[in-house]
Amino acid sequence: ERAAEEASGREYMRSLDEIMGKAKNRLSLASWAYDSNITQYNEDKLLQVSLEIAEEEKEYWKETMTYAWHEFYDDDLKRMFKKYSVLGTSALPEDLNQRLIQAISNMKSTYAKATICDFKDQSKCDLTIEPGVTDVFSSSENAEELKHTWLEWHKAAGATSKSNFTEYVNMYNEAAKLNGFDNVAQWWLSEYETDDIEEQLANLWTQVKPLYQQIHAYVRRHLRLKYGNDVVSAKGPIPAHLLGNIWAQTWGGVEKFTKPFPNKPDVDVTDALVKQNYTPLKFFEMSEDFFKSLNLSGMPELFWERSIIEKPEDGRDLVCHASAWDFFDGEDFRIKQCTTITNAFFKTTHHEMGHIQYYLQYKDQPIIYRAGANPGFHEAVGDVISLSVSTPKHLKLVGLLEDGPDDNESNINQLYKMGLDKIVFLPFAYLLDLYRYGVFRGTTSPQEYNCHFWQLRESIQGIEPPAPRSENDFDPAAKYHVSADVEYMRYYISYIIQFQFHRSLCQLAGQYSPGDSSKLLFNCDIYKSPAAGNALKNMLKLGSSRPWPDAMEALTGQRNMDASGVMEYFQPLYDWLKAENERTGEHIGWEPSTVQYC
Ligand SMILES: C=C(C[SeH])C(=O)N1CCC[C@H]1C(=O)O
Ligand SMILES: [Zn+2]
Repeated sequence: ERAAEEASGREYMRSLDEIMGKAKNRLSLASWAYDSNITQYNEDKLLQVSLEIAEEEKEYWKETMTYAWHEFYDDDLKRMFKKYSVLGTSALPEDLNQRLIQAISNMKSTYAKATICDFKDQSKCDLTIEPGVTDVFSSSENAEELKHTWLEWHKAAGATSKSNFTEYVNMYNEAAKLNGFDNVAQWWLSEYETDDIEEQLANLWTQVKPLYQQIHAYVRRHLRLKYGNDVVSAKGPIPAHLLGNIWAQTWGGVEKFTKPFPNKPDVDVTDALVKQNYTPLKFFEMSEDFFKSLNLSGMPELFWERSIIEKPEDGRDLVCHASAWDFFDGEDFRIKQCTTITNAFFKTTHHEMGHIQYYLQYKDQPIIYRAGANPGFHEAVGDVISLSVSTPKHLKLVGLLEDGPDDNESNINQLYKMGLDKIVFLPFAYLLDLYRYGVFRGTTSPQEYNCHFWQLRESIQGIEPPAPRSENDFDPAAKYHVSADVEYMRYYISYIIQFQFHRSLCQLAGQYSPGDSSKLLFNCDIYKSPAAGNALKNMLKLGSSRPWPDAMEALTGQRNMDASGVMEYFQPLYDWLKAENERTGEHIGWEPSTVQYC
């Protein structure tokens, strides 16, 4: 009896997976049409397709639930049924699902269309987030210009979306309950299939926080020296607008005037990229070359035909935020990004190409398994490649860096630049979803949305707003992922596990061995190593067919996430920062902010 039930369940799964593949292809195409050209027609079309597919999924879900899949012997078949048993937002009655979809597309379009006026030319009011606002934060050293731009962007893209966000929270929580979760926070966390995930995330932060406090103290000192004591205090949080990024999520924008050894050659290759006439296409071809050097896949023809790699100049509104797309037909994979020729975008290209490589490697899995082992894995693949690409050794190899000294001071400069990206990002990523967990759980009410956000920004990240804030503001929505309903703990996890992956791949490539000072982790480049590539491929091919510890073990031999990779990578910088902050008597950590934001 049970064997017969399992046999019919297996047959049902095969046919359901084929049907779901077609549905997801249709939904991806409608989403792509909207994100790449925000018009009323494309918005209406996306809503119509979404609601049609929701009804179709609801019907199939009822049939799925008629199977006694909990008793199945075949673990793989059980895993597929379990994943299909989570219907998602399609569980909502059609009118509530429509309100949820509308709230999200309203926030996305507000974010994409938001424009502010140029500080230097108040008649020029067409600055969007990319490239206008982003360029100001990566180049300006004028505190007033940075403050103006910060305040204008947070008004245009943040405050405007507060009511839509409240509607989104209410509808989304309704969907969570219909899927058997208490709230969306439990739903998002369930994606990690780890019952003590929140504790693990907190432990990771405990491990890396001392390292963050050291780089925070060092940067605060140099910003104080540059902007003065009345703008940057000696012991308080750092004002968010001075950190070289509109969200203060990475601080590479201040590297050029805060680096430890200013007289050493620059490790930022933006100038070289421009001087050597690099184009967006060249970025993608170089990234593809790196993946092929690892015996991984090149890009299919459709990728080059259908991707959007530069901001269209036909005046259309579009979502510029970089993204990689799987159209679930095994052939159509695309990237959409508004590339500019900068070091940052050189890395973003590898990040997005990492997503495409994952799609390519698991494209023969059942539809239900075409996802990362957990969402953090998907964000880590491209970054692992970037860790090799951004070594001076690799940059010299490809002619982007002159042959300069390979001494300790240059190494500290290089590690500092990486730290402004990788160490600094951890508290930001951690707090963004700590915040949203509180919102979904109701411990943060709409009346405290902004106040609780800044309490976390101060307590975890040690930064403060450039001016007083109130509940008329809604600063979280000024960040793309909050306006676009993209979960963010995936990036926090990625920035931890990518160093575990890097360490294992470097060992396989013969580029690193523990304790061997001639093969240090931060100088490892796995380029042209099929041994490393094959190990990475074996993990990527799994998709989400196995619980993520199995995938982690396949590549690293470990079954757990831990911060030992990131701590080992940055150890020389950590030692240097502690000595330097000791030498200058810099206060470590931060006292409460004096800025009014609650
Ligand atoms: C590049 C992407 C697309 Se998945 C991105 O959103 N990232 C990559 C780094 C962190 C996060 C961000 O920009 O906030
Ligand atoms: Zn990504």
